Amino acid sequence: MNGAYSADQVRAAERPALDAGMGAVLMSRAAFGLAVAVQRLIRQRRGGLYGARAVALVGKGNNGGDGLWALANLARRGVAVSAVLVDREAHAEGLAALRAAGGHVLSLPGVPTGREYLSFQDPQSDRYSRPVGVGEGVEVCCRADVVIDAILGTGARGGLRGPAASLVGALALAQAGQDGFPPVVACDVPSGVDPDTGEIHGPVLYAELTVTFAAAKAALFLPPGARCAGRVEVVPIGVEESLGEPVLGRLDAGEARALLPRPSADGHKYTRGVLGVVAGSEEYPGAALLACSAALAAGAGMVRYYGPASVCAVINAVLPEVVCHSGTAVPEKRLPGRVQAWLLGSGVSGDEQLDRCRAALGSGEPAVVDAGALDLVGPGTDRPELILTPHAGELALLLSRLGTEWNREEVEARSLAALSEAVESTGVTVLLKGPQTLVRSPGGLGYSQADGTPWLATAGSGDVLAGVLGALLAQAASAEGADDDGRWARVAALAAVVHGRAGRIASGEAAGGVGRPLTARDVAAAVPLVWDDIRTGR
Ligand SMILES: NC(=O)C1=CN([C@@H]2O[C@H](COP(=O)(O)OP(=O)(O)OC[C@H]3O[C@@H](n4cnc5c(N)ncnc54)[C@H](O)[C@@H]3O)[C@@H](O)[C@H]2O)[C@@H](O)CC1
Ligand SMILES: Nc1ncnc2c1ncn2[C@@H]1O[C@H](COP(=O)(O)OP(=O)(O)O)[C@@H](O)[C@H]1O
Ligand SMILES: [K+]
Repeated sequence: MNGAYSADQVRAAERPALDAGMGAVLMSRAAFGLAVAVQRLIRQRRGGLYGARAVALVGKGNNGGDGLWALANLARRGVAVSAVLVDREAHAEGLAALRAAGGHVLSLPGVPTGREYLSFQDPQSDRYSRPVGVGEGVEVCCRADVVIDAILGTGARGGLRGPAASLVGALALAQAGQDGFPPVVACDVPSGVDPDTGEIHGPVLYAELTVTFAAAKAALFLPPGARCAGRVEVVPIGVEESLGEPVLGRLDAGEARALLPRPSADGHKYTRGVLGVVAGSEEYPGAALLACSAALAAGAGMVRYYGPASVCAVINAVLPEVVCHSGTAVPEKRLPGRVQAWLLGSGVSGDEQLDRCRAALGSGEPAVVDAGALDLVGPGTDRPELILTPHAGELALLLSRLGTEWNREEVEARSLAALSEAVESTGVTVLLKGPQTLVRSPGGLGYSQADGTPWLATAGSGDVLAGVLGALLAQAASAEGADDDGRWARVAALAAVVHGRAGRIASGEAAGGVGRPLTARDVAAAVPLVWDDIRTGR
């Protein structure tokens, strides 16, 4: 499992090695991995290491220690290196190693220069260790080929403060405004991001690469922090076996391939899963069409559509495969025809469609609850087989209706907290849409998937996701066995993989392209290709 871990879990895994006096060994492995990744980045940009410049922003703890040792390693390979100390203390052995390798030490105002560690043994310390203002600190970074962010790691509590906040605030402005700002490599996690929640407090630099140790930290899987992390590279340091279960999972290509449903040799349309769809309305017929197309594309054995006669006509003109039912729903009665799962709510409007959604919800089968049907789920519903698919704005409305005021910005800033509150209050599974798709169910593991492309942020894309999830849910519900706590979250995560990969196929990125606009219909059309695309395990 490609998973992410809390700071406490990583600390607990490191504990036996630290108790055995192996702290320096762990740090040397981490720093070596960081230095190798930085060397690779410099080579890609300049061809060689000699004459390149690297700067590390260095905090007082072991994260700063990793940065100092990595600089020492780079200095021995011909890179001109400087550390900018941003706190009252610095990792003494790391600082000594950096100086021994010929590195410069600069300190922000109010921060000791580190000479007290060195002066008695280093006659040239005045030349190599000196104070700098924030302005000069920014200049030094702008002239570098790479900036290593080693201020705070898993020991971080809250946002950057004092001199560190001043420098990173100024650097963040330079990064936002300047094309040639050097790439930033974050050591373990971007400083200023909470390692467990991904929340950002105060200024933060956007990394091109985060080199993280032992395992990904939860923040690297969680918005908004994950957006600051760039590409994530995990460097093993020898404690991985003690990590246990991750707090967040991420289905990789191999796992997704194993989970994608395939028909058995003796299967028929009913064993492959029948999906009932209550979506669209006279006002929004397109949502029904997109949801049904995506459900068929994702392998449902049959799709039954329930809605107004005019929408049935639109659907059958394009999708003759769909079995349409236009009769009105009788309150407290089942809708006609057997289904194994439901997709409810995408583009619904008006009482008739909501009555159909209510009847479907009352039937007890698993259901995707999207858009207009989200209002039908209340506190204490206690049905993990219902999968809600809100985006941040819809989740804010849902939480406010459940009793705590949230707005869209707050959900985006504290997505894990918002998701957890919704799951705990309702007792159902929730899939939160966005650049990262987060999933949690009342029991079992949560997931964070990042398989898509920003081109997916287009009208109707959510209807396609709902259709894919509905089809996978119907197929999972009709499959035998697999009756464990984690199945609903897993099927939701799988839908995010299929939707994301279909987006990358439709945008041309899966074939190595730089990306191009797509429509929701393109995404639905690409869904079957995911079964081929994923077979290579990329
Ligand atoms: N413990 C180990 O064995 C290893 C630790 N490693 C590195 O060590 C890091 C963790 O080191 P530490 O536990 O020393 O913690 P950090 O280096 O993340 O933070 C150092 C200290 O800064 C202070 N601090 C916290 N939040 C602050 C804030 N907002 N503003 C200012 N100061 C703040 C705290 O006192 C904290 O202990 C990891 O992220 C990783 O980079 C690696 O070297 C691998 C081995
Ligand atoms: N920046 C992004 N990167 C990757 N995927 C995204 C991004 N923005 C949105 N998405 C995905 O696109 C879909 C948009 O769904 P939604 O907001 O419901 O749109 P609509 O209501 O128009 O159908 C979701 O699956 C979401 O995860
Ligand atoms: K860091």
